[in-house]
Amino acid sequence: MRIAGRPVSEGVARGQVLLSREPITFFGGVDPKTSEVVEPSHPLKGEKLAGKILVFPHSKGSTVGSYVLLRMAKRGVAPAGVVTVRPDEVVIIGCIISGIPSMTGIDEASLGKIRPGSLAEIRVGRSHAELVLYE
Ligand SMILES: C/C(=C\C(=O)O)CCOP(=O)(O)O
Repeated sequence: MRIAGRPVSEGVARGQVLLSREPITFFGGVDPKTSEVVEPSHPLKGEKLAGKILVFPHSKGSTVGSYVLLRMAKRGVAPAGVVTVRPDEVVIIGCIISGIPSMTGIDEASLGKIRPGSLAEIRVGRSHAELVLYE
């Protein structure tokens, strides 16, 4: 299955899908040292973002979230790729400064078609972006 979107940060990455139907708070909600989701009652609590193709609607919370993405990247525990439904500045800036391939604008209904844990590849160029799901 291929899901089209809009480019945020160029690059190609492959990994397991980590899917959230809920927004993610990076500052305070994700441990930048380990990439673990620590926000109480978040559906991904206890999951680590490291190396995953992270798919979620959009972020929420502080603008400092961009630097949480950068801190994870500097420690080598950032998501391999980031895919969102709605563009937001925290994710856009965070992925650009961290060099994380990222796309946005996927159809919200697509979230229901993605199997969590499936292998996926994100391919983002200057003018195209797609998420390819292998399973
Ligand atoms: C720059 C900020 C905090 C800091 O330096 O630690 C303020 C961030 O403002 P938000 O309203 O949380 O985006």
